[in-house]
Amino acid sequence: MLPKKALSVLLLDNVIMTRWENYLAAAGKIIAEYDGSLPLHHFLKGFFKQHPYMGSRDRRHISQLVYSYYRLGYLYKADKSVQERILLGSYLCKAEEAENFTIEAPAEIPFESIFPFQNELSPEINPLAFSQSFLKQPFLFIRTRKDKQEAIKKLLTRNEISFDEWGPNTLALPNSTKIDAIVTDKSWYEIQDASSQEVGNLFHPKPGEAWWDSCAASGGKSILLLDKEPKIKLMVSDVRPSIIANLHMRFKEAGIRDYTSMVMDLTGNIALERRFDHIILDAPCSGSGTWGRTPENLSFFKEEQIREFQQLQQSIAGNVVKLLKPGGSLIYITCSVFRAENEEVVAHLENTTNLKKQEGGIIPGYEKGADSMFAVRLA
Ligand SMILES: C[S@@+](CC[C@H](N)C(=O)[O-])C[C@H]1O[C@@H](n2cnc3c(N)ncnc32)[C@H](O)[C@@H]1O
Repeated sequence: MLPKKALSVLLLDNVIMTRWENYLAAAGKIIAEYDGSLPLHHFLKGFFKQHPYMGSRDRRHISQLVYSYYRLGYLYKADKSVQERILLGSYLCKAEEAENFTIEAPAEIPFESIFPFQNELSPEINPLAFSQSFLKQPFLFIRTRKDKQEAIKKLLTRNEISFDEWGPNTLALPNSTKIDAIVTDKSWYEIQDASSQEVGNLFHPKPGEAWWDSCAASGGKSILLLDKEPKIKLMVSDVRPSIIANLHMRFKEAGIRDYTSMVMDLTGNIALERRFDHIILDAPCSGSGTWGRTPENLSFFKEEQIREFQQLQQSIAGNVVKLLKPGGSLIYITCSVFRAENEEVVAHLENTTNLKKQEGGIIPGYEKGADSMFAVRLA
């Protein structure tokens, strides 16, 4: 194995390069090899495993260069080289790496072209502000529980972690914060994006009501719901058995025991006698409102996938509403910014069932460093 120090003068292809030229070359190599089939952070992990002589500082700078490149989305995709775009991305993202290169930025930048699917956006989204938001990594958010916000703030201060208080239960932290090492009691908080927390404004639970979180994943929305009203009868389900196993663990850590769970595919006929007062459908979606966290999606997502998600959402929504009690409500949620997955699915439900939109819409996070979501309550 090469000593770590060697990297500062070593070489990708036997050409003597400075440390920063080396980083740039390594970033270019990663971009050339990456095909989008894995999340970028997994791919980077694998790449660095194959290049063990790169130390933690090297890995951090190279990763930042790669992420800055993907944050540019389609900006100058046809006009500039990969290397030019890595550097321009670093400059526009105000990344510390940019200080080590001479970078010439164009005087007028067409920021709208960062996000290539402008015509598909929900009407409530501001296209320019949304595009520009990709240049900044969103915050890490926690939702504090059990009146522990003050105690958590003290721990963060003691550990010299900067934070912003967004509400009585919401703290925004730098994205790299290792919160589990600072707050060791897992029942004090949940990691949950600020917009996802806002979805809870559409939950109006009353004691004794039957609620179904139909696409529960590891149960983020369910925990939010139970924190509002623990005395409901909750059922959770998801198509993936592994994610329901995660949910059991997360509920245990959160101190939640009283619920039922099922594994089911909601695209088929749902053989269930029970009926529910309220159903949460946090539908599988493009996730486009969260791509500020995974900007590689800007480059690899295909526009035709939007219609595929819409069909899946309409199929699932049409099936779950059959299990609503008369007078019940459906809370339809996505973390997408696409009209086809949002307003058009709500319109489809209004046209095919007796349900009508009562409240909700886009929850914009893009100007604040949070995800963007869509949540509507129909009854
Ligand atoms: C957006 S995630 C839900 C997030 C979750 N509610 C939360 O707050 O963390 C969508 C979930 O839908 C599930 N899903 C996808 N296709 C499904 C299907 N055909 N039937 C049931 N669940 C499905 C996925 O496994 C995924 O966990």
